[in-house]
Amino acid sequence: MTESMLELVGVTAGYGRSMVLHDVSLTVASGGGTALMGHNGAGKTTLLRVAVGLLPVRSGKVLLDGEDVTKLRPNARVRRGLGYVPQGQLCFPQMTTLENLQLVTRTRAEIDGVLDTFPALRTLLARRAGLLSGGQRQQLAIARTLLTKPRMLILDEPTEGIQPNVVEDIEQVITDLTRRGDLSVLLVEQHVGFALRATSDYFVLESGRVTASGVGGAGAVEAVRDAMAV
Ligand SMILES: Nc1ncnc2c1ncn2[C@@H]1O[C@H](COP(=O)(O)OP(=O)(O)OP(=O)(O)O)[C@@H](O)[C@H]1O
Repeated sequence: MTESMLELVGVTAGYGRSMVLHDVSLTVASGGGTALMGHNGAGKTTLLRVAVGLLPVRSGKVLLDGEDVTKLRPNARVRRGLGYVPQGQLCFPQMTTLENLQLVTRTRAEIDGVLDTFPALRTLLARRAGLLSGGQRQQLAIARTLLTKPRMLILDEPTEGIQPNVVEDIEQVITDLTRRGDLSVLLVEQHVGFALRATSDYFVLESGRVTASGVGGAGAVEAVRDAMAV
């Protein structure tokens, strides 16, 4: 294991001729949690797509556990331990909760293991995923990705569109994941307070450029808000 689990080095990338990310460098420490914040349209999802391999770089590099994966397709990166939970609580709505999980593994012990992290899903195993609440679907989406046993987990706005009464549950699960130590987490999040509590360091992206970065925690809230106010 290297010191950094995920590293973007001088990445420029975008769609067609319009570049969204400009010379972006970002590091997620091994076993650590890193928050990525910034306004809507700043390029956060674009950065995640580059990290996962869904969008090619125009220039720069992506390293996973020290290995250059810039040219590797998403499935090859997943095999090397990358897990990605995109925005929008994606799951297969016509399938039950259990069937969604069984798409990754049919080993009951593994499913049981992940249900320990998401006890709320235990009572919902027979329910069609399309009938779950947004918060439950988000838990299912994270649980399904965890079943792939990632070493590097990427979460895109996991609390977006979740009812306020379950946001705290999701926040707790994510905070626990970032503290596990055997998992590195990159968290894109609009809620600055939660993002900084759940992680140990942060990056702020504005107009496709890193405008601030540092050690997280409650002390960083002001610095991040200042950086985002510009
Ligand atoms: N598929 C696409 N084709 C062309 N332009 C795109 C595409 N996806 C995103 N963009 C543009 O790239 C820019 C950055 O978008 P991106 O979704 O990465 O931002 P974001 O910081 O994740 O925002 P949000 O918080 O709203 O998800 C925006 O100007 C957006 O319009």
